[in-house]
Amino acid sequence: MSDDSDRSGGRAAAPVFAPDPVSLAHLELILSGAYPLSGFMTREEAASVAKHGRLPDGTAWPVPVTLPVPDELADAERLVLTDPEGAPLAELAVSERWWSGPDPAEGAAGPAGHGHRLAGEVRFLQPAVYGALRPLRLAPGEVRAQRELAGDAEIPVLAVVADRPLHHRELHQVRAAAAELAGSGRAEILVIVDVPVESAGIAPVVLAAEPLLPAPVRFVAATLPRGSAEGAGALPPDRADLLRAHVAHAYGATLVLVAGASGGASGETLSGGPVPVVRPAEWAYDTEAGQWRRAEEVAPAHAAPLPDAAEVEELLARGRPLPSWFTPARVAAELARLRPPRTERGLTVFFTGLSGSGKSTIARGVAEGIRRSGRTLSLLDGDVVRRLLSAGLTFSRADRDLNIRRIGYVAAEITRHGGVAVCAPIAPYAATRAEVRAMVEETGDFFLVHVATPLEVCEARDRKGLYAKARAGEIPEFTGISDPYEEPADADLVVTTEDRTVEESVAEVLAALRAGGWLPADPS
Ligand SMILES: Nc1ncnc2c1ncn2[C@@H]1O[C@H](COP(=O)(O)OS(=O)(=O)O)[C@@H](OP(=O)(O)O)[C@H]1O
Ligand SMILES: Nc1ncnc2c1ncn2[C@@H]1O[C@H](COP(=O)(O)OP(=O)(O)O)[C@@H](O)[C@H]1O
Repeated sequence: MSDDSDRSGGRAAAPVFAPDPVSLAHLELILSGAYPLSGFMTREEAASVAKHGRLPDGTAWPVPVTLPVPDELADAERLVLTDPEGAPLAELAVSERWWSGPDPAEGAAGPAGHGHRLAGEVRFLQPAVYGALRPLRLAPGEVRAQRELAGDAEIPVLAVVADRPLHHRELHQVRAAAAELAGSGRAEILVIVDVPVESAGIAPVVLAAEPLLPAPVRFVAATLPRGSAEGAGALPPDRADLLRAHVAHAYGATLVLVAGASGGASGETLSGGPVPVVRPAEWAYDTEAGQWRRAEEVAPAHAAPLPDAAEVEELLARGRPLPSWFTPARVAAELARLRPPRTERGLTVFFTGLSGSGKSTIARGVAEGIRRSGRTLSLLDGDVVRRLLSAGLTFSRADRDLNIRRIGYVAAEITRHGGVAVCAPIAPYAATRAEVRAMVEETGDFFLVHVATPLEVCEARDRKGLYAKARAGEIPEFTGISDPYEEPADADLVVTTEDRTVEESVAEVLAALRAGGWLPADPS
């Protein structure tokens, strides 16, 4: 520690930082006592956990719990950690600053993320109030106290970590596992609803199953981190399950059931955690008997094929009912509320393409067609955006990104309220487009149209004379000439314009929206 930090004393001097969603999820679990950890890990701890699933002292722990920070905070002695809105949650006393990045000595198993990390103990400052489902976000200590009060402290607890709906199949799995655990006595079912911090997500759908489970049953909400800063993408399934076991253990679980688990063999027990994690036995709907049974008791010819998550999503998107043998009515009703049919769902139609490719022209026609179908619509026209929302921004990469993020933010809000946003910026960078897609898809649907007019055609059109100027060097950083355009690999529709009329291009987009279910099949 430097002298500076000793002298700074009060909290006001510590810089303030809002951690990324993964670190924030870790922080909440540390603060609630759901993790047996007191802070963020050092380099040695994170590397040991990543490689061996153990801390250097031998304690089993499945995932690195680290705090990535931006360059400007890399030297901090202390840090006030806040929620995304800036309200302080905890103070970090930094014990080690480290760099996570490729290190040849670590080999492939080494930390995969790049960047600065801060390690150290965290001290609770004030309870979190942001985000959704606060009343359900009980700390393990509170749950244990409730159990004591109800006189249920001694009965075994089957924990179910649910990040997806409990359909009939999962409910049978849970009831069977609870009955087995109870034996001749009683067992509590504790459903840990795993939802993102910001939104209630699937929670109402999971909660709808309450009357279908035998008492005593209890629901709590928690956010289990989806990935790790120290590894690319999602956590490996076993590590994620072990993390669930640790959290469930803190809540008093005797056994953890991963309902509807996709990875691993059914009936298998994962050891190495503080409590066993069981991947439940498979159940099937017997079409001949008209009832659910353990899969091994059902003749394969009579086992109804289960719709997978994508098929369920498509049925909901089309406003069709889920089969009643598959989903209990009350669960289906909540699902339909959460995922209304596409004709009622908010939508962002996002055009991308070179200057002069035809984005504005097609977007105008599409907007008119959507309006005629009766939907509420906002056209975020490129020029208007640049004049108002993004006034003063240049065409540097940073400013283009800011421009696109602003458009994305507004589009996501329109989408959240069930409207349609039609946007038509160049949006040359794939990463920024992906960010916007992710932002919008949290609140509704996103449809990316690549107006793939070749540069030569755009340049020949040169409606505004900009290409000529760009070629003459009078406009720097001009997309396609002196600045990049990254072709989308994730377009939902690619349109060409050099070989068809404006009307045909507009009709093509409207037809795709109709085919996808966003517009009524029969245009009025
Ligand atoms: N350097 C440079 N590069 C590209 N385009 C330029 C540039 N300078 C001005 N213009 C004019 O600005 C319009 C593009 O603005 P966007 O907001 O859509 O661009 S971006 O998405 O932020 O990259 C674009 O309009 P459209 O032709 O409608 O695409 C141009 O007319
Ligand atoms: N099939 C088509 N779709 C869209 N625009 C077309 C088509 N065929 C020719 N054009 C012409 O191309 C130009 C595209 O300009 P604009 O819509 O302003 O492009 P952008 O918004 O991508 O800069 C217009 O003059 C338009 O009339």
